[in-house]
Amino acid sequence: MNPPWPPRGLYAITPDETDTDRLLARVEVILAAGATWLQYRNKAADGALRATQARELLALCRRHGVPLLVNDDWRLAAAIGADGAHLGEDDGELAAARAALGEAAIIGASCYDDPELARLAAASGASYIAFGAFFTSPTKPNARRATPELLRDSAPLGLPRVAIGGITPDNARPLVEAGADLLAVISGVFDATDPAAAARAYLDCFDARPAHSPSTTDISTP
Ligand SMILES: Cc1ncc(COP(=O)(O)OP(=O)(O)O)c(N)n1
Ligand SMILES: Cc1nc(C(=O)O)sc1CCOP(=O)(O)O
Ligand SMILES: [Mg+2]
Repeated sequence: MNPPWPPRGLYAITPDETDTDRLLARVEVILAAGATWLQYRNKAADGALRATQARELLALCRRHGVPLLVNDDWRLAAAIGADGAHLGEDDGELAAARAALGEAAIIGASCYDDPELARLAAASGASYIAFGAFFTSPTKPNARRATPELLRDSAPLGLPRVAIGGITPDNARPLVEAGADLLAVISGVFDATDPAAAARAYLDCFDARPAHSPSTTDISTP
């Protein structure tokens, strides 16, 4: 029996780091500080390097009891036995990913600023829905912009809601108050002067909220 993966907290996403030892060292600090989930995202690596880094990160995540999701590439997630995948609008069919990864996998869907995409993702078997960008993102400056109402209004879908895009410890709290279950962050944590302190500051944003909103249940793997 694998542990349940709590859908509440800091969802750290890796930066485009091609030095694998450095990537692992940077991620280790953030997992040790209590990051809740990790997504492997690397737009600068080729396929071979991505496979190597994903495998190494999976071992690291296992040591910390944190689920690893692979961005863009559900086939890589399946090949290494990762806990899930994150799919955007150009990343293939969610149903195909679900069929390959199984019912227990965490499969997330980008919904940008579009409630209809969220509805479709839920109907297609997504494990969570992600909205963004809530603020100007240093990583993706041209990302579509989302508003907190999307988080509030999508509560009836009954899935964990992820907020992404330019989120810092200073601007995160209203998103949690609007219903964000997970704060997905790259630069705010990996580019921080003190990444461990930044990770803890994101987690502090959840203090005032009950562990589970009425519409959200744990995602568990059998
Ligand atoms: C949690 C989370 N939300 C959104 C994204 C963005 O996915 P996508 O639109 O496919 O863009 P890229 O990340 O592939 O550039 C994400 N990765 N994670
Ligand atoms: C990968 C990604 N997707 C976004 C979306 O809006 O869908 S914003 C984004 C970048 C997130 O990085 P940072 O925390 O540095 O802003
Ligand atoms: Mg993508």
